[in-house]
Amino acid sequence: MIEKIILGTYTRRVSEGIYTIDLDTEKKELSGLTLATKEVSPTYLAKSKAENLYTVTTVDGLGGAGAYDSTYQFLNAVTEEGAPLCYVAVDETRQLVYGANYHKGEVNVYRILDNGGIEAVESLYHQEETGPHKNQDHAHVHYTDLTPDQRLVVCDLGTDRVYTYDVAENGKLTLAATFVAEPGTGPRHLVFHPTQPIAYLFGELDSTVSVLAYQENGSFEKLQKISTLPEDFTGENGGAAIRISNDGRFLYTSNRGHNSIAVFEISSNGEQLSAIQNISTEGDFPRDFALNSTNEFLVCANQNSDNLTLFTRDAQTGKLTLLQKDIYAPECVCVYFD
Ligand SMILES: O=C1O[C@H](COP(=O)(O)O)[C@@H](O)[C@H](O)[C@H]1O
Repeated sequence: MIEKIILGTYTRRVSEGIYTIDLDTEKKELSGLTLATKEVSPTYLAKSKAENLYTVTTVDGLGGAGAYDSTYQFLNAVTEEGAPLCYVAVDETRQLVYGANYHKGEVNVYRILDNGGIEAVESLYHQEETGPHKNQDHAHVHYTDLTPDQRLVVCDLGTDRVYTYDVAENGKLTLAATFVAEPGTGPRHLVFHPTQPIAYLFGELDSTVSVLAYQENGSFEKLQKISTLPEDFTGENGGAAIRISNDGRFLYTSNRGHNSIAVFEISSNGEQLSAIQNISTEGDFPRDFALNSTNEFLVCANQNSDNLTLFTRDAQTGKLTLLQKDIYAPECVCVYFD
């Protein structure tokens, strides 16, 4: 079987836009890198059930979000002065797109139009005090996505907070709860357990995963905090992507600097993580990775060394084994299974 992967990239050096590549699950290999469409630094992307694609974009020097149809025909873009987004997510129920703007520190909400295009409906900025790290000079929104109960959860690396918003049908946001992480955590991305009311928060700045209990009122409570790095590592590192297996038994995180994927076993109630493996990504700066539909394979993108790495995953032990490295993919920062 062939599974198509869409790759988001920076176009600062050699990349030209959005690419696709095929994962052949019988041959256990990646091949066929193809430029799907030219675009300026489409760093993150997500598709709707209607098969439209929403991506980070820059048009004539203005940053924002763009929409494409299933054949990569450009629909429209909503842009304004300043940097573009760094994360996008689709809300099928309300037909909205959520965007995180790291540099401007904004949460953005867009309405999906009948033709698949988008229009802006909401934008907000967090005023809370910021963390102690040099990268926490102001709010830096890094992640905007849905909770299992259809609220919006926002990770703000600058304020060391995770915000939960109730979302009206028209996209307007009302704050429901705020979780304050330890100073210098730098909340980047978060994943929910598939069956338990638990979330796993990846701190970019201190390379940790916080296990959080998710309550009915939208608040989070910390249960555990664990490093994604080996104890003897003393170099620079920035946490990047976090993914969970479909069965909720294993958690995966990427370390930019140590250039590895850390694997954790999750206790049956979801509340405890135990480190079980740390494996090289065979490249520099693993910005993103994703599991395929069956969770048998993991594809990792090394942003600075322009290569993808393919691992096979043992469903019983959760551990990864290298299958392929040095698969060329320019400046890749987003791995999305279509
Ligand atoms: O993880 C990171 O993300 C931020 C935001 O991405 P950007 O594409 O909007 O710049 C990035 O600036 C930072 O270098 C990186 O570590």
